[in-house]
Amino acid sequence: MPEHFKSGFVTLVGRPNAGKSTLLNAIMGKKIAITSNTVQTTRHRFRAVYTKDDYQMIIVDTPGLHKPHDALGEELNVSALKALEDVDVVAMLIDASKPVGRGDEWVAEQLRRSRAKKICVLSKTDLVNPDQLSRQREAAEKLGDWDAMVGLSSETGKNVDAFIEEVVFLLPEGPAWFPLDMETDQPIEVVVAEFIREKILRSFHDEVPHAIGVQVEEMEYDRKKDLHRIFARIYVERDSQKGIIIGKRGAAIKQIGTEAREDLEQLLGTRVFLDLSVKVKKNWRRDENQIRRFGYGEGL
Ligand SMILES: Nc1nc2c(ncn2[C@@H]2O[C@H](COP(=O)(O)OP(=O)(O)OP(=O)(O)O)[C@@H](O)[C@H]2O)c(=O)[nH]1
Repeated sequence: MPEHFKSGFVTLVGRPNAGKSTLLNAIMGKKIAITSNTVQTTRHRFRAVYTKDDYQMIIVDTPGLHKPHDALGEELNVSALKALEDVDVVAMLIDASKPVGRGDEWVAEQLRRSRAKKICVLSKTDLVNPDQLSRQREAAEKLGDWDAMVGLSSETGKNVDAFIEEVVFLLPEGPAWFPLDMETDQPIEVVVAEFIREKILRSFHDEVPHAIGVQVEEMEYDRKKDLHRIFARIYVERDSQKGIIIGKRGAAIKQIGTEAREDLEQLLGTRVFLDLSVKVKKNWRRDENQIRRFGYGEGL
Protein backbone atom coordinates (compact mmCIF):
# COMPACT_ATOMS: atom_id res chain seq x y z
CA MET A 1 0.00 0.00 0.00
CA PRO A 2 1.49 3.43 -0.92
CA GLU A 3 2.62 5.55 2.01
CA HIS A 4 -0.08 8.23 1.76
CA PHE A 5 -2.99 5.96 0.82
CA LYS A 6 -6.35 7.63 1.46
CA SER A 7 -9.60 5.90 2.27
CA GLY A 8 -13.01 6.70 3.62
CA PHE A 9 -16.75 6.75 3.32
CA VAL A 10 -18.68 9.13 1.12
CA THR A 11 -22.43 9.43 1.12
CA LEU A 12 -24.61 10.87 -1.60
CA VAL A 13 -27.71 12.64 -0.35
CA GLY A 14 -30.34 14.82 -1.95
CA ARG A 15 -33.97 14.97 -2.85
CA PRO A 16 -35.47 11.99 -4.60
CA ASN A 17 -34.53 12.04 -8.28
CA ALA A 18 -31.56 14.38 -7.77
CA GLY A 19 -29.35 11.90 -9.63
CA LYS A 20 -27.55 10.07 -6.81
CA SER A 21 -27.62 6.57 -8.28
CA THR A 22 -26.67 7.84 -11.73
CA LEU A 23 -23.64 9.62 -10.26
CA LEU A 24 -22.63 6.48 -8.42
CA ASN A 25 -22.70 4.53 -11.70
CA ALA A 26 -20.75 7.30 -13.46
CA ILE A 27 -18.02 7.13 -10.81
CA MET A 28 -17.85 3.34 -11.00
CA GLY A 29 -17.80 3.45 -14.81
CA LYS A 30 -20.46 0.75 -14.93
CA LYS A 31 -23.99 0.17 -13.84
CA ILE A 32 -24.27 -1.05 -10.28
CA ALA A 33 -27.16 0.98 -8.90
CA ILE A 34 -30.53 1.16 -10.60
CA THR A 35 -32.05 4.44 -11.74
CA SER A 36 -35.43 5.59 -12.94
CA ASN A 37 -37.65 8.61 -13.25
CA THR A 38 -39.94 7.31 -10.53
CA VAL A 39 -39.01 9.03 -7.29
CA GLN A 40 -37.70 6.91 -4.49
CA THR A 41 -36.25 4.29 -6.75
CA THR A 42 -33.47 3.40 -4.34
CA ARG A 43 -34.52 1.16 -1.49
CA HIS A 44 -31.20 -0.08 -0.26
CA ARG A 45 -28.49 1.50 1.68
CA PHE A 46 -25.98 0.42 -0.83
CA ARG A 47 -22.21 0.55 -0.77
CA ALA A 48 -20.03 0.70 -3.82
CA VAL A 49 -16.27 0.45 -3.47
CA TYR A 50 -14.07 2.44 -5.85
CA THR A 51 -10.38 1.64 -5.53
CA LYS A 52 -7.44 3.23 -7.35
CA ASP A 53 -3.67 3.00 -6.77
CA ASP A 54 -3.62 5.59 -4.02
CA TYR A 55 -7.14 5.69 -2.58
CA GLN A 56 -10.27 3.71 -1.79
CA MET A 57 -13.58 5.52 -1.76
CA ILE A 58 -16.58 3.72 -0.31
CA ILE A 59 -19.71 5.32 -1.68
CA VAL A 60 -22.92 4.95 0.27
CA ASP A 61 -25.96 5.55 -1.90
CA THR A 62 -28.97 6.38 0.24
CA PRO A 63 -32.67 6.26 -0.47
CA GLY A 64 -33.90 9.85 -0.80
CA LEU A 65 -35.08 11.78 2.22
CA HIS A 66 -38.81 12.35 2.17
CA LYS A 67 -41.94 12.35 4.31
CA PRO A 68 -42.85 8.78 5.26
CA HIS A 69 -46.26 7.44 4.23
CA ASP A 70 -45.94 3.80 5.22
CA ALA A 71 -43.55 1.38 6.92
CA LEU A 72 -41.37 1.20 3.81
CA GLY A 73 -41.11 4.98 3.78
CA GLU A 74 -40.07 5.06 7.43
CA GLU A 75 -37.34 2.50 6.84
CA LEU A 76 -36.00 4.59 4.00
CA ASN A 77 -35.83 7.72 6.11
CA VAL A 78 -33.96 5.95 8.86
CA SER A 79 -31.45 4.74 6.26
CA ALA A 80 -30.96 8.20 4.87
CA LEU A 81 -30.35 9.82 8.25
CA LYS A 82 -28.03 7.04 9.42
CA ALA A 83 -25.95 7.47 6.32
CA LEU A 84 -25.01 10.95 7.54
CA GLU A 85 -23.35 9.60 10.67
CA ASP A 86 -19.83 8.28 10.59
CA VAL A 87 -18.97 9.22 7.05
CA ASP A 88 -15.98 11.31 6.02
CA VAL A 89 -17.59 13.20 3.18
CA VAL A 90 -21.22 14.02 2.41
CA ALA A 91 -22.05 15.08 -1.12
CA MET A 92 -25.41 16.78 -1.43
CA LEU A 93 -26.85 16.68 -4.92
CA ILE A 94 -29.02 19.54 -6.07
CA ASP A 95 -30.69 19.16 -9.45
CA ALA A 96 -29.43 22.13 -11.47
CA SER A 97 -32.53 22.04 -13.65
CA LYS A 98 -35.07 22.44 -10.83
CA PRO A 99 -35.61 25.45 -8.55
CA VAL A 100 -33.95 25.04 -5.16
CA GLY A 101 -36.87 24.41 -2.84
CA ARG A 102 -38.07 23.39 0.61
CA GLY A 103 -36.96 19.82 -0.05
CA ASP A 104 -33.35 20.89 -0.64
CA GLU A 105 -33.44 23.18 2.40
CA TRP A 106 -34.66 20.31 4.54
CA VAL A 107 -31.89 18.00 3.36
CA ALA A 108 -29.29 20.75 3.93
CA GLU A 109 -30.63 21.24 7.46
CA GLN A 110 -30.13 17.54 8.24
CA LEU A 111 -26.51 17.85 7.06
CA ARG A 112 -25.66 20.39 9.73
CA ARG A 113 -25.75 17.57 12.27
CA SER A 114 -23.00 15.71 10.46
CA ARG A 115 -19.33 16.32 11.22
CA ALA A 116 -18.32 15.17 7.74
CA LYS A 117 -16.77 17.40 5.07
CA LYS A 118 -19.47 18.66 2.75
CA ILE A 119 -19.50 18.95 -1.01
CA CYS A 120 -22.35 20.56 -2.88
CA VAL A 121 -22.97 18.94 -6.26
CA LEU A 122 -25.10 20.70 -8.85
CA SER A 123 -26.25 17.73 -10.90
CA LYS A 124 -27.65 17.41 -14.44
CA THR A 125 -25.78 20.46 -15.74
CA ASP A 126 -26.37 19.20 -19.29
CA LEU A 127 -29.97 20.35 -18.87
CA VAL A 128 -29.20 24.03 -18.12
CA ASN A 129 -27.41 26.98 -19.71
CA PRO A 130 -24.50 28.82 -18.02
CA ASP A 131 -26.79 31.59 -16.68
CA GLN A 132 -29.14 29.13 -15.06
CA LEU A 133 -26.17 27.28 -13.62
CA SER A 134 -24.67 30.36 -12.00
CA ARG A 135 -28.04 31.34 -10.50
CA GLN A 136 -28.35 27.82 -9.12
CA ARG A 137 -24.84 28.07 -7.71
CA GLU A 138 -25.79 31.26 -5.83
CA ALA A 139 -28.91 29.61 -4.40
CA ALA A 140 -26.92 26.53 -3.38
CA GLU A 141 -24.22 28.57 -1.66
CA LYS A 142 -26.83 29.96 0.71
CA LEU A 143 -27.92 26.49 1.77
CA GLY A 144 -24.82 25.46 3.68
CA ASP A 145 -21.21 25.85 4.58
CA TRP A 146 -19.61 23.83 1.77
CA ASP A 147 -16.01 22.62 1.64
CA ALA A 148 -16.32 22.38 -2.14
CA MET A 149 -18.86 22.90 -4.90
CA VAL A 150 -18.95 21.07 -8.25
CA GLY A 151 -21.36 21.26 -11.17
CA LEU A 152 -21.44 18.03 -13.14
CA SER A 153 -23.37 15.83 -15.52
CA SER A 154 -23.42 12.10 -14.92
CA GLU A 155 -25.14 11.76 -18.28
CA THR A 156 -22.28 13.25 -20.33
CA GLY A 157 -19.56 12.54 -17.77
CA LYS A 158 -18.59 16.21 -17.57
CA ASN A 159 -16.76 17.04 -14.31
CA VAL A 160 -17.32 13.62 -12.77
CA ASP A 161 -13.50 13.38 -12.52
CA ALA A 162 -13.38 16.81 -10.87
CA PHE A 163 -15.88 15.59 -8.29
CA ILE A 164 -13.79 12.47 -7.60
CA GLU A 165 -10.71 14.68 -7.13
CA GLU A 166 -12.52 16.88 -4.60
CA VAL A 167 -13.66 13.84 -2.65
CA VAL A 168 -10.18 12.30 -2.59
CA PHE A 169 -8.72 15.62 -1.46
CA LEU A 170 -11.10 15.60 1.53
CA LEU A 171 -10.59 11.93 2.45
CA PRO A 172 -8.35 11.11 5.41
CA GLU A 173 -5.25 8.97 5.08
CA GLY A 174 -5.86 5.39 6.04
CA PRO A 175 -5.79 1.77 4.91
CA ALA A 176 -8.22 0.15 2.46
CA TRP A 177 -11.34 -0.99 4.32
CA PHE A 178 -12.49 -3.47 1.69
CA PRO A 179 -10.71 -5.94 -0.61
CA LEU A 180 -9.12 -4.08 -3.52
CA ASP A 181 -11.17 -5.96 -6.13
CA MET A 182 -14.54 -5.55 -4.42
CA GLU A 183 -17.13 -3.31 -6.12
CA THR A 184 -20.22 -3.62 -3.96
CA ASP A 185 -21.24 -5.01 -0.58
CA GLN A 186 -24.56 -6.29 -1.89
CA PRO A 187 -25.13 -10.01 -2.38
CA ILE A 188 -25.33 -10.68 -6.11
CA GLU A 189 -28.96 -11.90 -5.75
CA VAL A 190 -29.96 -8.49 -4.40
CA VAL A 191 -28.26 -6.66 -7.29
CA VAL A 192 -29.99 -8.99 -9.76
CA ALA A 193 -33.40 -8.42 -8.13
CA GLU A 194 -32.84 -4.67 -8.28
CA PHE A 195 -32.00 -4.77 -12.00
CA ILE A 196 -35.34 -6.54 -12.60
CA ARG A 197 -37.20 -4.03 -10.44
CA GLU A 198 -35.69 -1.18 -12.44
CA LYS A 199 -37.19 -2.51 -15.67
CA ILE A 200 -40.62 -2.70 -14.05
CA LEU A 201 -40.36 0.86 -12.71
CA ARG A 202 -39.35 2.08 -16.14
CA SER A 203 -42.11 0.20 -17.98
CA PHE A 204 -45.02 1.19 -15.80
CA HIS A 205 -44.13 4.56 -14.29
CA ASP A 206 -47.04 5.45 -12.04
CA GLU A 207 -49.33 2.48 -12.65
CA VAL A 208 -47.69 0.13 -10.15
CA PRO A 209 -45.24 2.58 -8.62
CA HIS A 210 -44.01 1.35 -5.27
CA ALA A 211 -46.17 -1.72 -4.90
CA ILE A 212 -43.59 -4.10 -6.32
CA GLY A 213 -40.85 -6.08 -4.64
CA VAL A 214 -38.55 -8.53 -6.39
CA GLN A 215 -36.86 -11.54 -4.89
CA VAL A 216 -34.46 -13.96 -6.54
CA GLU A 217 -35.62 -17.43 -5.54
CA GLU A 218 -32.86 -19.39 -7.21
CA MET A 219 -29.71 -18.58 -9.11
CA GLU A 220 -27.24 -21.10 -10.44
CA TYR A 221 -24.27 -21.01 -12.75
CA ASP A 222 -23.89 -23.69 -15.40
CA ARG A 223 -20.16 -23.75 -16.08
CA LYS A 224 -20.40 -25.99 -19.15
CA LYS A 225 -22.80 -23.65 -20.91
CA ASP A 226 -21.40 -20.46 -19.33
CA LEU A 227 -24.97 -19.58 -18.40
CA HIS A 228 -26.70 -18.24 -15.29
CA ARG A 229 -30.19 -19.59 -14.63
CA ILE A 230 -32.17 -17.14 -12.55
CA PHE A 231 -35.65 -17.67 -11.11
CA ALA A 232 -37.14 -14.50 -9.70
CA ARG A 233 -40.51 -13.60 -8.27
CA ILE A 234 -42.21 -10.24 -8.56
CA TYR A 235 -44.49 -9.42 -5.64
CA VAL A 236 -47.39 -7.03 -6.03
CA GLU A 237 -50.11 -5.93 -3.63
CA ARG A 238 -53.26 -6.42 -5.70
CA ASP A 239 -54.66 -8.75 -8.36
CA SER A 240 -55.11 -5.81 -10.71
CA GLN A 241 -51.39 -5.04 -10.45
CA LYS A 242 -50.59 -8.64 -11.29
CA GLY A 243 -52.64 -8.27 -14.48
CA ILE A 244 -50.77 -5.11 -15.43
CA ILE A 245 -47.35 -6.67 -14.92
CA ILE A 246 -48.22 -9.75 -16.93
CA GLY A 247 -49.96 -7.80 -19.70
CA LYS A 248 -52.01 -9.07 -22.62
CA ARG A 249 -51.02 -12.68 -23.28
CA GLY A 250 -47.90 -12.15 -21.18
CA ALA A 251 -46.52 -9.42 -23.44
CA ALA A 252 -45.53 -7.03 -20.64
CA ILE A 253 -43.65 -9.51 -18.49
CA LYS A 254 -41.92 -10.89 -21.55
CA GLN A 255 -40.66 -7.41 -22.40
CA ILE A 256 -39.43 -6.89 -18.81
CA GLY A 257 -37.61 -10.21 -19.02
CA THR A 258 -35.92 -9.34 -22.30
CA GLU A 259 -34.71 -5.95 -21.05
CA ALA A 260 -33.56 -7.28 -17.69
CA ARG A 261 -31.71 -10.15 -19.33
CA GLU A 262 -29.62 -7.77 -21.45
CA ASP A 263 -28.45 -5.86 -18.37
CA LEU A 264 -27.89 -9.03 -16.37
CA GLU A 265 -25.74 -10.52 -19.11
CA GLN A 266 -23.54 -7.43 -18.92
CA LEU A 267 -23.44 -7.51 -15.15
CA LEU A 268 -22.60 -11.20 -14.90
CA GLY A 269 -20.54 -11.53 -18.08
CA THR A 270 -22.33 -14.74 -19.11
CA ARG A 271 -25.50 -15.68 -20.94
CA VAL A 272 -28.60 -15.57 -18.77
CA PHE A 273 -31.77 -17.63 -18.64
CA LEU A 274 -34.37 -15.64 -16.71
CA ASP A 275 -37.65 -17.01 -15.38
CA LEU A 276 -40.04 -14.41 -13.93
CA SER A 277 -43.25 -15.10 -12.04
CA VAL A 278 -45.72 -12.74 -10.34
CA LYS A 279 -47.35 -13.23 -6.96
CA VAL A 280 -49.86 -11.15 -5.01
CA LYS A 281 -48.90 -10.44 -1.41
CA LYS A 282 -51.44 -8.07 0.11
CA ASN A 283 -50.07 -5.01 1.91
CA TRP A 284 -46.45 -6.16 1.96
CA ARG A 285 -45.27 -2.58 2.31
CA ARG A 286 -46.83 -2.39 5.76
CA ASP A 287 -45.09 -5.58 6.81
CA GLU A 288 -41.67 -4.84 8.25
CA ASN A 289 -40.62 -8.48 8.10
CA GLN A 290 -41.37 -8.69 4.41
CA ILE A 291 -39.47 -5.45 3.77
CA ARG A 292 -36.48 -7.00 5.51
CA ARG A 293 -36.84 -10.22 3.55
CA PHE A 294 -36.51 -8.21 0.35
CA GLY A 295 -33.51 -6.52 1.90
CA TYR A 296 -34.99 -3.04 1.54
CA GLY A 297 -34.41 -0.14 3.92
CA GLU A 298 -32.23 -0.92 6.89
CA GLY A 299 -32.89 -4.64 6.73
CA LEU A 300 -29.48 -5.39 5.28
N1 LIG B 1 -30.07 14.78 -18.22
C1 LIG B 1 -29.58 14.19 -17.12
N2 LIG B 1 -30.38 13.33 -16.43
C2 LIG B 1 -29.87 12.76 -15.31
C3 LIG B 1 -28.53 13.01 -14.87
N3 LIG B 1 -28.34 12.31 -13.73
C4 LIG B 1 -29.48 11.64 -13.49
N4 LIG B 1 -30.40 11.90 -14.45
C5 LIG B 1 -31.77 11.34 -14.54
O1 LIG B 1 -32.53 11.70 -13.41
C6 LIG B 1 -33.41 10.64 -13.00
C7 LIG B 1 -33.16 10.30 -11.54
O2 LIG B 1 -31.84 9.81 -11.37
P1 LIG B 1 -31.43 8.82 -10.18
O3 LIG B 1 -29.95 8.65 -10.27
O4 LIG B 1 -32.29 7.60 -10.18
O5 LIG B 1 -31.82 9.71 -8.93
P2 LIG B 1 -31.72 9.38 -7.36
O6 LIG B 1 -31.33 10.64 -6.70
O7 LIG B 1 -30.84 8.19 -7.15
O8 LIG B 1 -33.24 9.04 -7.08
P3 LIG B 1 -33.93 8.31 -5.79
O9 LIG B 1 -33.57 6.86 -5.88
O10 LIG B 1 -35.38 8.58 -6.05
O11 LIG B 1 -33.46 8.98 -4.56
C8 LIG B 1 -33.11 9.48 -13.96
O12 LIG B 1 -34.10 9.47 -14.96
C9 LIG B 1 -31.74 9.82 -14.53
O13 LIG B 1 -31.55 9.30 -15.83
C10 LIG B 1 -27.72 13.91 -15.64
O14 LIG B 1 -26.55 14.21 -15.35
N5 LIG B 1 -28.31 14.47 -16.75
